[in-house]
Amino acid sequence: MFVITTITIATFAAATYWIMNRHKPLKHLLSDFRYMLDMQGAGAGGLIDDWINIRRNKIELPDASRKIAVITGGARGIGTEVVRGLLKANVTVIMGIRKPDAAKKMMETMENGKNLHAFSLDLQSQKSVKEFANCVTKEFPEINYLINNAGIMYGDYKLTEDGIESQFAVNHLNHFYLTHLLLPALKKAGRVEEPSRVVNVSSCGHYPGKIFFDDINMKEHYNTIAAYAQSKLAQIMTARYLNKLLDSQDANVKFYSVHPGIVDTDLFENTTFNKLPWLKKIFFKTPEKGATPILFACFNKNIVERGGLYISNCIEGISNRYSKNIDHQKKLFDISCELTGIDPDKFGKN
Ligand SMILES: NC(=O)c1ccc[n+]([C@@H]2O[C@H](COP(=O)([O-])OP(=O)(O)OC[C@H]3O[C@@H](n4cnc5c(N)ncnc54)[C@H](O)[C@@H]3O)[C@@H](O)[C@H]2O)c1
Repeated sequence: MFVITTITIATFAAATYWIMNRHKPLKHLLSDFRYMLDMQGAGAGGLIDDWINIRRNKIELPDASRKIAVITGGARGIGTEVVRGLLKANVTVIMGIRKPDAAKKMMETMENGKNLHAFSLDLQSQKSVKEFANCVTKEFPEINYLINNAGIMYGDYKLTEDGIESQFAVNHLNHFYLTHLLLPALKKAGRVEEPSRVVNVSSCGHYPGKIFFDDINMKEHYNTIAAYAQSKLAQIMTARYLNKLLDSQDANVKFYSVHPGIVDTDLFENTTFNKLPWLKKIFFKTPEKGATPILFACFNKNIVERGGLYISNCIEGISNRYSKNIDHQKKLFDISCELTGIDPDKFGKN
């Protein structure tokens, strides 16, 4: 009985899916279906992981006076709670946000809000990234933490003003560019015993991902889930590759990537969860809990020697096999340099 019911439901679901998408060529239809299932699997795995490791997801904030942090995003969602944690730890925080005025209330209401600064940053634009980096380094020539937090998920196909697919540009490429521009300041602040840290806020949603090296903008066939997975995978691969590169240059900068958990934020505005807010309230983490593994990546002393680590719930997370492939990492680094006009031989030496 159970088998018959399952087969009937599966057949019905597959037929409905086919009717809704019958204009697509079969190969695209099948790959879209696979991405949908794989992403649901990754999300369910993430939820289970959050529940299993609920007690591990905690951190004691140190006193980090005189330390400087730069965070992208921060006016809402997980970023706001990371900012709150950093300020509590007496860190001076610089937010890169599209509307700096939005930080005013945070400055007035948060503990140590006087240590919060905000500059304009639009990650859809390389020009804006450059202007932001210039403003920051002019006032703050040394930086201890860079938290590449801002992100977008799903939505229609869109190219940025630089001609890059928007999820790849916002989540990975323009953070890669920002990291390059802030590296001199990060290197200046880093010490052997206390290196500076770059934290890429990635996602368990990287799991079904691969890098479309021959068609990074996915022009041939756009699947928004595959594009999100590609961008989040790229952040993990970049943390691993840059950690090795900067180690080889004896720089005191470490790189980490973090899955914050499945968190109740506006990131889901392009998904069905947006219509089911109560479901998010019941099953998802709070933004405060989502900020915890990011603060862990900034402050935990035991991971100093473990640069390149992928963290989930304040322990080592499981990233997909693709992210560990060194040839793929190098190829992604080269293509990211090319798309941002950086000479790969000079990366980290500025
Ligand atoms: N919420 C989750 O369940 C979840 C799970 C895994 C990973 N993440 C990652 O966590 C990070 C934070 O997401 P969140 O859940 O707080 O979502 P959110 O939508 O609440 O916050 C995203 C932030 O990014 C900023 N942003 C978006 N586009 C930008 C642009 N062009 N320029 C500058 N800033 C821009 C937004 O203004 C906002 O502050 C993202 O990188 C996301 O991929 C979230």
